[in-house]
Amino acid sequence: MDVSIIDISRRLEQGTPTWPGDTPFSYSVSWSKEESGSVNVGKLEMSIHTGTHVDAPFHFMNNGERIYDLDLELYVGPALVVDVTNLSSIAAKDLEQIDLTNVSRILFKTNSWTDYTKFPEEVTYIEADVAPFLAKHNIKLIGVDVPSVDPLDSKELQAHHALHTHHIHILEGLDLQNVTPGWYELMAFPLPIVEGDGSPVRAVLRSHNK
Ligand SMILES: N[C@@H](CC(=O)c1ccccc1NC=O)C(=O)O
Ligand SMILES: [Zn+2]
Ligand SMILES: [Zn+2]
Repeated sequence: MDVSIIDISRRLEQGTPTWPGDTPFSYSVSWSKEESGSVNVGKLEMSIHTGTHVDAPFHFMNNGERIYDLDLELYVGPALVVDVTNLSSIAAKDLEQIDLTNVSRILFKTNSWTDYTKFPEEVTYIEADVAPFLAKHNIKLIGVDVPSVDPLDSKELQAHHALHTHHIHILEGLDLQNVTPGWYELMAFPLPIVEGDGSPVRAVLRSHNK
């Protein structure tokens, strides 16, 4: 059996932190084996922006694409995990030293969300100049280990919009705590929620030789 898979997804359970005021995560058995005479049938209620998830452009633009419209190729393939711990924000100048040749997916390990049992107050965010910088290197997907690529109190969502303008897709809420920076194969498929503004994903990494 292949044991090289690293799960980089947050657990979904009662009490999993959500954006303040957002729908709590809930799983329950709506029809038990005793009731049905044959099976337990589960029911799920959650915000799409809880835990590890991808954003669709419709999340921040009324005329944006829905999750079902996005190309699945984005969510599988080589990805570079980059160490950006100890930065309060990530700007293009912080990335200049990194060799981004052949990188189309980049995952930022900020380590700025330390207590996973609570929604964070402040985390490392992405500056608007990162989007054009990454686009120049043909990067198509950015992933972060925090709930948002923007500051948590942002209403303008500058980074979301700048990334979208540069055709870069967004994966949020990763758990990169136990991941050594470097090359991996990423797999993080969204569910086919036809009208979705995003989707929870099961994100994993597999060892990869560039
Ligand atoms: N844009 C955020 C999510 C977000 O902003 C949000 C999610 C759920 C409930 C409220 C939110 N923002 C409120 O201002 C994201 O990064 O996906
Ligand atoms: Zn989101
Ligand atoms: Zn987002």
